[in-house]
Amino acid sequence: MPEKRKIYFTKMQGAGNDYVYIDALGTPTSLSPGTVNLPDLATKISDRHFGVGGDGLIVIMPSSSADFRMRMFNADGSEAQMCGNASRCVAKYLYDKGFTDKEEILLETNSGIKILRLHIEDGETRSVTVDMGCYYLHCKDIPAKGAIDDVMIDEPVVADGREFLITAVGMGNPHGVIFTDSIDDCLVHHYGSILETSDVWPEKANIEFVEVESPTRLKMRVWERGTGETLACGTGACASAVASFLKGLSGNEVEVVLLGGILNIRIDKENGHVHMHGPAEFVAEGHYYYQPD
Ligand SMILES: N[C@@H](CCC[C@H](N)C(=O)O)C(=O)O
Repeated sequence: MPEKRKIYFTKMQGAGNDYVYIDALGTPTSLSPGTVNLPDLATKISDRHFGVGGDGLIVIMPSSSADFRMRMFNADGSEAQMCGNASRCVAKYLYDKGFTDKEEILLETNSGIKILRLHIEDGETRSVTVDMGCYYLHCKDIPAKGAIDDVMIDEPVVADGREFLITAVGMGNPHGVIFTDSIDDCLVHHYGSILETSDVWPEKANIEFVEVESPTRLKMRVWERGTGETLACGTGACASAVASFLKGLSGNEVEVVLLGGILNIRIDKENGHVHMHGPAEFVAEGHYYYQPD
């Protein structure tokens, strides 16, 4: 059995979507990513009983094409392309800990470079707006297997004998948005978990259940690919806002009410860029005794 390793971490949350953050930026307590199996670390450190506990692992690294780079791993160890809530927390981490004095940070992710705009008060990051880039709808890009067309808008998909109308939206990662009159635990846990792994999604998907409360306010719960239900999903809130806007259920600016807080989403009608504004908070810091396999 290899020796246990001491891994320094910071725990952060954005609208209740909590991750364990590890920096690989070259400080004395930094991680050297090449020396660790990151999917294995993600699974173990995210465990809420035997680990630190969280919805997954975020690694903050240097970048050759942007100011910094973020890699994100779900609680099951799978690596995702993008995480909206984590991108805001990374902005706060970098600025508040003095890694940068920029109030606009370019962050490389597995789905391209995102622009993080920090809202600073008294030298501290209070909230962050992220330019999440353009949404996309083509099935081959998401990826999704639309039976009817090249895009999936309200396409019927059956899970455990019940039919759902799903709108597929790419926000760097794949999302299936379902509009409903009321959201309950059975919808999110039972049907969400079945739909995450439906044949419709070659790479699985995040499933959002959305109630339209008014043209400017959506209520949403999410079943996340690789993690299960979380208290918020930034890319999911963006995907829900896009689906709602395209279907004419809401305008291009909405607040999305999640179990863990509120995110404000604005879709730029000119260029399709989606802007997400929301909170980012430090929770705890320490070190974790990692036992590699
Ligand atoms: N919570 C996130 C999304 C995390 C990744 C997702 N589970 C996936 O596998 O695509 C967010 O805030 O966007």
